[in-house]
Amino acid sequence: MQRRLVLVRHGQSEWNLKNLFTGWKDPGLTERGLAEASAAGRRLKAAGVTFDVAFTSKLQRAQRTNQLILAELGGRAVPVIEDAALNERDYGELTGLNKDDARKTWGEQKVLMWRRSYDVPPPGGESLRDTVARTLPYFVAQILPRVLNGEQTLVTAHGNSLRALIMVLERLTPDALLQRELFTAAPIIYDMNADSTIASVKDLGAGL
Ligand SMILES: O=C(O)[C@@H](CO)OP(=O)(O)O
Repeated sequence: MQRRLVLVRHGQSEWNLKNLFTGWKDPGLTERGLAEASAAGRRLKAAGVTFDVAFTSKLQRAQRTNQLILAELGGRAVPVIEDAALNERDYGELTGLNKDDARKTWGEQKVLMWRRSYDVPPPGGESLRDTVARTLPYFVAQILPRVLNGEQTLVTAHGNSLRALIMVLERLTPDALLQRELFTAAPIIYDMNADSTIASVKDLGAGL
């Protein structure tokens, strides 16, 4: 039985382009982001991937990316399940600030710690640990059982909510996870064993 899980970060958003901390804000995709999402769908199609079910967040950049991927794949309609458990990490008071300006205000090290440490939350926001605590129970209860049951499953979400899942799937230590950057609209295909370990990982890469 094939137990396939595909993770995709949304295409470039308006706020990615402006270099702003985004978190729970809900900007749309740029023209480039739309094109990246369709290109991801075409790469999945070329790789022979099909889906039985798709999960996404409550934020439009992920939802739109998910729609465009499924549209490229064509075929029968795939049920889409949206849940805030897959939303991006909440950036608290940093939300809407320019990332370069934030570095000028607080210094390189502090901003790097807020962005990529495991358990230091940005002021008023979620640490990556908090994000794991939110996304993991949802993944275990709603997504993983379907994958193990043989449903080909797509999850289109966000840089940090997906990093939270990747940490668990790839059994990465928090330190190893910090090195792991996710590119926009780059599908990662996991084929899983029945015991939920990973049989193979294939990164289809980013780009148009
Ligand atoms: O702004 C954000 O919400 C995230 C993802 O784009 O950024 P970062 O890479 O700083 O975690």
